[in-house]
Amino acid sequence: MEPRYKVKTSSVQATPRPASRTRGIFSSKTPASVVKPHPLTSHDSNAPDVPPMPQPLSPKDGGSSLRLKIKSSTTPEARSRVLIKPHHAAGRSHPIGNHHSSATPSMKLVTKHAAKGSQSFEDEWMTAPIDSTEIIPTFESFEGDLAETEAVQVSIRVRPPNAMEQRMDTQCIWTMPENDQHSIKLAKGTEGSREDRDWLFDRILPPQCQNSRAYATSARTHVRSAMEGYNAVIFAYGQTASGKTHTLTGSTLEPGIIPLAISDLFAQIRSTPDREYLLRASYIELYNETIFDLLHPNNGHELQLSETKKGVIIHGLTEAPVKNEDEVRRLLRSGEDKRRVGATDWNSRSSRSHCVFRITIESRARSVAGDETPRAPSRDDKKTRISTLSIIDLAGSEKHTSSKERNAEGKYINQSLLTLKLVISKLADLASKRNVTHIPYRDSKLTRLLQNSLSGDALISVICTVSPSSLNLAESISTLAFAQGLKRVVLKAQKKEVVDPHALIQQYQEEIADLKAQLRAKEGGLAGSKSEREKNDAMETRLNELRSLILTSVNVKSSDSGHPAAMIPPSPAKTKYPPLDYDRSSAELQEELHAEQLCRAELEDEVARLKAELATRPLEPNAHIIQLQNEVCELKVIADDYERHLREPSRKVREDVEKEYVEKMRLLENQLDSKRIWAHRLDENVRRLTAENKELKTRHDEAEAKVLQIVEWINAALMPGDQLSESLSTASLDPLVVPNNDFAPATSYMPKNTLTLSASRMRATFSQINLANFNDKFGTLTLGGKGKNGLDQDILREESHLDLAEVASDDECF
Ligand SMILES: Nc1ncnc2c1ncn2[C@@H]1O[C@H](COP(=O)(O)OP(=O)(O)OP(=O)(O)O)[C@@H](O)[C@H]1O
Repeated sequence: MEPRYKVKTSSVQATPRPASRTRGIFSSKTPASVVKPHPLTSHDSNAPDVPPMPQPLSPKDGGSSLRLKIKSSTTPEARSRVLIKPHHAAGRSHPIGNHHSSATPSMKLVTKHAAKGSQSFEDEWMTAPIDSTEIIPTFESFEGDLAETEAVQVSIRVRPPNAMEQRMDTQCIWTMPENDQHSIKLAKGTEGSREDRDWLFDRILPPQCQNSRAYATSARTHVRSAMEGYNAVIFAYGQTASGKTHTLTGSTLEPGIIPLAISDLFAQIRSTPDREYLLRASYIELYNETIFDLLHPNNGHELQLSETKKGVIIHGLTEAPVKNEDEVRRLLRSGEDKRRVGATDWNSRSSRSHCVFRITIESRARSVAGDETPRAPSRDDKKTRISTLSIIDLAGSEKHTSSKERNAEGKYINQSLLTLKLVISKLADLASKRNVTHIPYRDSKLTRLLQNSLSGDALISVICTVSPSSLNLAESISTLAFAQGLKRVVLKAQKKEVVDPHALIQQYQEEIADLKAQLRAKEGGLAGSKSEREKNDAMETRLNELRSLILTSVNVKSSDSGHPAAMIPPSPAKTKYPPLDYDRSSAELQEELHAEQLCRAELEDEVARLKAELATRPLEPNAHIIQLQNEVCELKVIADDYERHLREPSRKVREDVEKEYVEKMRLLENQLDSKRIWAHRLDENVRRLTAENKELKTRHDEAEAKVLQIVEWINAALMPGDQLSESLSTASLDPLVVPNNDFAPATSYMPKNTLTLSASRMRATFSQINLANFNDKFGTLTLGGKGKNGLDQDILREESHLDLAEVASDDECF
């Protein structure tokens, strides 16, 4: 969506700049003496320097050197808020490929204001569909994108939650307003940070965004600029497992920026008939501060860096000339296989090294078939554009891992990333005109590799990847801070278009011309000796090989691998310049041209007729549609109203029922509690009464036995005197054992003689009393008496009875 706020297009000025003498680390070095192209050619980057451009390029002389000037008084923060967007001027007449006349970039400065009423993604952040028109990049949309800018283009990509985060059901901590693709903010209430600012970048890529969209928004312009002669660097930065490799390499189903860029490069060649190209690929890995050549036939081939006046260069780097997409992909795959990846605590396939994939692009003007006007080669025809496109997958910063080896690697990774951060911060300070004495490029190989580009030699696009989870909050904020620093770095990239006799494409062309001349000279003569024939064959083979390396719109075929990027529709330029058969005569071509012109005239008539018909069409149907639309709107309002009213009573009933239910529940819970207390007390009483009953029963049995004994004892005592001594001597009266008993004698155990004495006393006593009274007395004794604890049993019973009555009275209130 176009940002609504556009300001001051008038501030865009064309400012010619002098040619830069700085050379990209990988760039513009062509071997001084390359005789044979080999699929894997090793070039020494110490070849002579590219001569400076004779004149500064300006829009006037056809160069695309329009500069976007930001006033020096502008603060770094304000600079970082200035976003640069390609502006597709309507009604452009130049075709793609007509670079000399049309490459002047057309740009608008847009400034970012906080979007009012912006909606946050909230729940839709994982599921919202993306605009399908953005999936496949179209060539129309490339037009006018090329530009030099002074700012690094920075995009933030938030990856979708991974399996672990999904299991933990964590919410995305970032809000990305749907109507503003430039701002990202920490969601309100995120724990662990008080960060409340709107982070502003060139592009925010939300979790549901696909790689094709990431390419279209964050890499395509840079790839195209590389084809136009600018050095371009695209790199991904972010903590481990945040999606850098996914963004750059991708998968078979979702190819990343590297495969999409390769397709785009070749598609661009196919649609540019007026230039010829030579492409070379290289692939290096920086592992534990050692640089390895991933395209070298020997595994683990180390490379050395050296610093010259012209910049940092790599010695002996393998640069493989490539003829088509499939060849580049094969090279990439073989390099990928050698790349060091390992399982860490966070990523099962974590990149353990920084990797740089680079394509060197040389191109020259070429006469288009059909252009029959003979003309002397101009100075422009001899100019070669030399540029590089570097795509860098940085290893991710990481915490301590459980593996010793991973920790050692992690130390190097973190150290190099720290240096990168420091360098960026110094460069940002420099851009803000602060006093910077030293930029620590030399502190790590990574910054040495990037030195030429970071010091302004290249257009840079950085994709910073962040996790959506609060578990990685600190790392994500650190990534955003790094990205903000990047926005303050100022670049000075220049288009490199030079007359360079050492350019490989120039050397190849010269060799082709030489071989052609030699073969033509031999055409008329006899076959000659066998060795001569063999020599001729070798020359022809070499000629064909060289021809196949010089890529043109005619000999570059689209990939047959079925890659999604190969499905990019042919550009209008391609349709305009279909592949030509150079052997056709000019008469034939003129005839065809005439037929085409007739056909075109007919079509133009048809278009004019249809336009006229359209203009005369009555407008009633439109009025009718508008009326129907109004009716639909009214009905919708009525329906909404009905729905609201219908919903209202049911809500009230529900609230009442809920209230009643809650009240009832509370009452029942109270009753249940009281019942529980009652049951508990009842239990206790039952237990106590059971124990008492048991004790009473024992006492009752004992008392009964004693009563029997006493009766026996009394009977014996009441016997006549003559029978008494016999009876007493024979009777086996047990001594009375009545401890603490009412009717017991003074002592518990009475010996027989004591009993005898007592018997005589009893006889005297009982002779005077009424036996019936005695029995009554015994009855009372049996029922009454003191309990074990000195308590009156009847009283006890009464008390128990009271307890129960008390509980029962409690219960009555239920
Ligand atoms: N945008 C995305 N869409 C879908 N899956 C993603 C996305 N980003 C990352 N992933 C998945 O998350 C996992 C980790 O991603 P990736 O390997 O790209 O991380 P990385 O930043 O390169 O990690 P490291 O620095 O450890 O190499 C992979 O399984 C990848 O497929």
